Order: sequence, then structure tokens, then C-alpha cells
Amino acid sequence: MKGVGAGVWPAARRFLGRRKGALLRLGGWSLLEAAQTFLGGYCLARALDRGFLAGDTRAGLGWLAVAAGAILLGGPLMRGVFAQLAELVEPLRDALVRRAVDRAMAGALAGRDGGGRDRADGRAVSRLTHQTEIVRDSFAGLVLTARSFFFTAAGALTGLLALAPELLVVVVPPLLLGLAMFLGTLAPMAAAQRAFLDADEALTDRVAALGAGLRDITACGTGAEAAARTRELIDAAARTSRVLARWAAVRTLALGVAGQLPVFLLLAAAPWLLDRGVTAGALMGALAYLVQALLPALHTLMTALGAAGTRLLVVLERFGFEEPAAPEPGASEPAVPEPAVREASVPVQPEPRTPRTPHTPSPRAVPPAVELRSVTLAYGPGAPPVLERLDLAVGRGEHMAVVGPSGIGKSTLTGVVAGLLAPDRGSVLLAGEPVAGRGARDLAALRVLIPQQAYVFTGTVRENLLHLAPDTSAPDLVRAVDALGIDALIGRLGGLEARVEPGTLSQGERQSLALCRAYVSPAPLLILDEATCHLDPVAEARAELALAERPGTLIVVAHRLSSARRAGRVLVLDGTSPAYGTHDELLGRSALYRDLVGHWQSV
Ligand SMILES: Nc1ncnc2c1ncn2[C@@H]1O[C@H](COP(=O)(O)OP(=O)(O)OP(=O)(O)O)[C@@H](O)[C@H]1O
Repeated sequence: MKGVGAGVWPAARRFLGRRKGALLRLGGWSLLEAAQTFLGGYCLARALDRGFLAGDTRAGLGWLAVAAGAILLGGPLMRGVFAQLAELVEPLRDALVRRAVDRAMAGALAGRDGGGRDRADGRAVSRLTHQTEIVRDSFAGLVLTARSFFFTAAGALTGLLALAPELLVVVVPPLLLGLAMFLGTLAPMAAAQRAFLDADEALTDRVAALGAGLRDITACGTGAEAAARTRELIDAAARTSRVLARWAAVRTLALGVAGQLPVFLLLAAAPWLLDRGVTAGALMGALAYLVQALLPALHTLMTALGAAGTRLLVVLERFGFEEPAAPEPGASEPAVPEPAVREASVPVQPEPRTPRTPHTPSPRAVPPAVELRSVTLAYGPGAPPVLERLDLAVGRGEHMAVVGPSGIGKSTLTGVVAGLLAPDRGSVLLAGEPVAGRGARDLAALRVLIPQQAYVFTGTVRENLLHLAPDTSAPDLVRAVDALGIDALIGRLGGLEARVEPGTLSQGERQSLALCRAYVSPAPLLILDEATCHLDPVAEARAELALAERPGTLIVVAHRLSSARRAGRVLVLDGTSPAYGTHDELLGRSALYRDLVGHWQSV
């Protein structure tokens, strides 16, 4: 539950703090609403006691006329309330639009949005239109109902006090108890709603991915595995919706306690109240306060807080109020300096991506995870160079894809970066240190290279997984297995202590084990040379996302469009003129990349 809307409150306080005038005027009009409520019950009670029951019909009609006048006041009253409401709601809408535009501009200038995906445009448009309207409507609804409940309750309770203080003894305790129950459900219900939304989104993503990869799934015969993983997500979605339903039941109970119980108690306590001199008119007035004013206001408040309130929090968080130190609504965010996208033949010094370690040294002080300086490599004295004067820098924490036609030199590049192939000219540095002259043990601490033909040896599953990190704790191993989604595979193999015969494993199974081995390894750089080509697209996506989330840098030789799109940056190897940039940028300026994308889309 921690964190639900945590960053929204400071911004909300600042926003409301700057609009004290509008709040006061709104309070003024709302006081009239309290007076209207007060008059409704009070006049009814007096009409009975001093009019009809006392045999004075004219007096009774007079009091009813006053009540009717109070009701007629409702029209101008609501007009005043809505005018003040607009003074609160419209500035909020303007501030959100400004904020969405600022964020979109900052994302566009930085070359991508904050999440590193190429979705800035879609999100920005959604924030500008649909989400802004959700915030505006939900906020207006919340202010309207919260204010209405507060002033209606004030008018009704004052009326009860004026009619007979004993009425408060009967009405107030269940009202407070129900309200406390309701407030108690707010936090867990918001958390349950969030969990439900997350589970629902995960399921939607999975179904979309399954749809896209149906042909591969069928071709690879992995339908059962894909179905099993989807079933887990369906179960999770069902579980979260049951939790949500339980909290909704508690909320309904709270509404019953606060709204219906006072009515019941009032009727049950009628003899006791009459004994204490409470008049029949006062009882009738109290009933009118409960049934006509308090109960509807309470019902509206609970519904609005429960539905619109949660929706408002979630959407405001998506506007970027999730950090407690979020800037003022409307203030432009400091543009996060992203590395300028340049041709790979120009030295590129990307700054570290989102910090994954507690301390982020100044960007200039941190050498890139991988740096190639004018690297040239040919496989023989007379052979044309495969890599020629290649300059490249991959920032720490980056996820980069390498693409290019077959035979262009992708594997050669991974071999050079991994320190397995020595360039004829130029130098290769990992985390600022040259790889040349390092032994196998030294290199293993710096990077893991997983080739297309994954290496699995005869030994237990655990030995295979912990080969590069024997000291991995049991919980860390469980987390890795879970992140890569290979628990079913391990189950099929007979568990972690089962013995593996490499010849009995499929290519995909070997790749899964090798990917998990790389995941737990302490090396800060992972290089995947078509290491997922035997996995179905869903398993590939899960593995790549898990490895990208792992602290460190990820370089993937991509063989599918989806794999290239997942990466923040793409390096297109194109003979002597490589190109480096985001998917969208390369679509604009690399003919080879457009061709590759066209080819991937057609297969
Ligand atoms: N050991 C080697 N000896 C000689 N030539 C080689 C050697 N390895 C690769 N080559 C050649 O170098 C070029 C680049 O090969 P590389 O395997 O790096 O390309 P690639 O882009 O990874 O290809 P693919 O997509 O087919 O894996 C190719 O022409 C290949 O024939």
C-alpha cells in the first residue's frame, strides 16, 4: 500500500494553497447549503409540532412554506457552487496540459520518453486529452461531493441539536463508526485496485504478445508452456479482483452502518426519546435529516471517493507526480540529458541511464560500459576488414541492440567487445579498462557472452545455473528462475539437483539455462549473440526484459524486430557506415534499417 498517491499530496497541497480565495468562496456558498439542509428538517418538525399537531394549520403551512423557500434556494446556490468549482478545476486542467506538453517536449528533445521506449507521442496525446479530462472530471466530482457531505452533515447535525440534543446520542455514534470503517477501507482498497489494474495490464500485454507470436509458438510447439504462463496471469487477475470485491463488501457494510443504522436506531429508540420529551415533530425532522440529506450525501461521497478518488490518484501519478519532490504542476521538468544520437563512426559518450546503483557519480566521471576506439579487424592479411575504424560507446545500464544483414560482422563485434577477438587496430575498453591482454578469469568478471549455441555441461541443473556465480544465495536463484520464467523447465528436468545430459536438451532449453546463468552472474555487461533465437517470442521478450532490468549493461544481437524495439538504442552495422540511434530515428535515416524492418515484418 505504501506509496499509493504519496507524491500527489504535496503537489495537491501546493495547488490548493495557491487558491485560498476560490476555496473560501466555495465554502461561503456551501454554508448556504448547510443552512438549506438545516431548514429542511427544522421547518418540518415545527410544522408538525406547532402547526398540524397543535391544530394550527396556517402555522403548519407557514413552516412548510419556509421549507419550500429553502428548497427553491437550491438553484442559485448550485450556480454559485459551480462557478467557484470552475475556478479550481480549470486551472488544474491548464496546469496538467502544460505539464504534459513540457514532458513531451523534454522527451522529444532527449530523443525518447522517460521509460526509454519509443512511445512518447502516444502517451503525450493520451495525457493531453483523455487523462486530463479524467483528472478534471474526477477532481470536480470529488470536490463537489466531499464539500456537499461536509456541509450537509453540518446542517443536519446542527438541526438535530436544535430539535433535541438526545437525537445526537442516537445518530452520531453509528455515523462516526461507519465513517471510520469507510476511511479504513480507503488505503487497502486503493492498493487492491492498483494490484487489480497491474494484473489486468500484465494479462493484456501477455495476450497481445501471444497474438503477435502465435505462428512462432505453434511452429516451436510451445503452446502448452505459453498457455501455462497465461493461466498464471489469469489466476493472478482473478485473485486480485476477488480481493477488490471483498473490500467493496466492507465498504458497503460501512455505508450501511453510517447511513442505515442511525435510521434503525432512531426508530427503535423512539419510545425512549418520547419519554425524554422529544416531540413527534422532532422525530420526523430527524428522520428527514437522515433519509433526505445525510444518507444520499454519504452514499455519493463514498461512491465518489471510492471510484473517482482512486482513478484520480492513478492518473495523477501518470502525470509524473509519483516522486514526493515532484515539481509544481505546470512547471517544466528539468530535461534529463540523454546522449546525443550520432553516427557510430563519431565517438559517442552516452551518459549512464537511470541510476541502478545507490550512488550515481557525475556522468562525466563515469567511463562508458563499452568503448570502441577506431577498431579495425580483418580475418586475414588479404581479407577486407569486417570492422573498420569503428567508434562506439555504450553507456552503463544501456540496453543496445545490434542489427545488420547476415555476414556483416555482428558476431565479430560481440567477439571484439567480449575480448575474444583482438582488433588489428584500435582499442576496446570495458568500464574504462582495456580488454587487451586480460586472462579468461579477468574477462569473466567483466562480461558474459552468450552465443547462439548455448553451452550446457553434464552436471546438475544448479551447477549449470551457478557456474559463473557459485555463491548465489537460494532466494537470488529463485528470483532469477522466476524472472526468466524457467521454473516449468526446471520442473521438467527434475528440479535443481537433477542431472542434465546436454544431448537430451532442446536448443531452446539450453538457451534458457544459459540465460539464467548469465542473469545471476556478477558481470556488469551481458552480450547476447542471437542467444534467444530458439525461444518463442514471448519467452524471448520475458528473458530480454528480465536481463535489461538486471543492473548492468545489455547488448543484444537482434534477429527480430521486437527485440530491436525493446532496446533503447540500436546499432545498425552497414559495412563502413554504421548508424546508431533509436528505432524511430533509424527508420528516418538508415535505409538499411528500413529494409531490415521491412524484411522482419514480412516473415
Ligand atoms: N573465423 C573466421 N575466419 C574467416 N572469416 C570469418 C570468420 N568468422 C567470420 N568470418 C567472416 O566475417 C564476416 C562477418 O561474420 P560474422 O559472423 O561476424 O557476421 P554476422 O553478422 O554475425 O553474420 P550472421 O548474421 O550470419 O551471424 C563474414 O563474411 C564471415 O564469413
